[in-house]
Amino acid sequence: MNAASAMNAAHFEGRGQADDTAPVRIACKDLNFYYGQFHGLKNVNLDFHDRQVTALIGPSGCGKSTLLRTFNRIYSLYPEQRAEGQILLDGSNILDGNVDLNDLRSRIGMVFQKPTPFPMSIYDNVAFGLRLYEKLPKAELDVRVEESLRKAALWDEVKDKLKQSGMGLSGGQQQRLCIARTVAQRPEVILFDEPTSALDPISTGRIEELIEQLRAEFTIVIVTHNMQQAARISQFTAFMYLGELVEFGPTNRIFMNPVKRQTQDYITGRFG
Ligand SMILES: Nc1ncnc2c1ncn2[C@@H]1O[C@H](COP(=O)(O)OP(=O)(O)OP(=O)(O)O)[C@@H](O)[C@H]1O
Repeated sequence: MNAASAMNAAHFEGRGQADDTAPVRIACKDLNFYYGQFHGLKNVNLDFHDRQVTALIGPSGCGKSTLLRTFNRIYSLYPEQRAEGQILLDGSNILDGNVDLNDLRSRIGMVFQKPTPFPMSIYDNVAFGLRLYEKLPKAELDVRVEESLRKAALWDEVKDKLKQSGMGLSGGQQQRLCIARTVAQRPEVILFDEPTSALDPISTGRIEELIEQLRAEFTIVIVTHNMQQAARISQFTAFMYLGELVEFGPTNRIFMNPVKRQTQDYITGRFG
């Protein structure tokens, strides 16, 4: 092992090994995406395994966020944007016209780059979707809110001020509140779009630890510009370039022994 490999190897300590025998939760089959005339994703074929963290990496504009956003069909809001091919969630194609988008978005939750708490109390932020879709009695709602805040590693910090505004929390706490709001829906998959790029290193570390904990229960896909972060927290990595999937595999293999020249160049900082 050379020095660079040894350095890379250090990043993988403490992180679970990739399990490619885990069931496939999301499968992209010949996925193409268009912004009007612009061909944003080109024939992407990619599987996401259950209870594994998959990182999407690649230079700016390569299509990472575009791919992530196809999974909960956010693009459906924009008439000129369209996806072709198949995205199978537990075997059913979510690109079918008759898919219930509210149901899809409760099964596939999303956490954005900038924390986006609603202008309401901490409790109400977490209860928001539950009130909308589940109509739980108050006692059950309390249990779900506490459970979600615990899973987001925020309960101890907010349990005495649940009625205070979510906007009054620090950036890192706001991001964990958004994670609690997502977890409250009991999704199968959580999408993270650069969830720590607006946070300081300590808050970033907490979110990374949290993602590792959430993996016990959820399938996770994360877009990140930070290659050390991808190496630290993911079991699988997909490298994209110009709308194409260039290389996919277990994170340690992609970082220590990339097969494709473009992947090598990117992870060694020669471009991007
Ligand atoms: N609304 C849009 N209309 C037209 N083109 C778009 C739109 N959004 C993104 N694109 C284009 O699609 C391509 C992929 O963009 P995308 O945001 O998915 O890249 P990315 O890899 O996530 O980039 P970054 O790392 O900078 O966030 C880029 O060329 C971008 O300019």
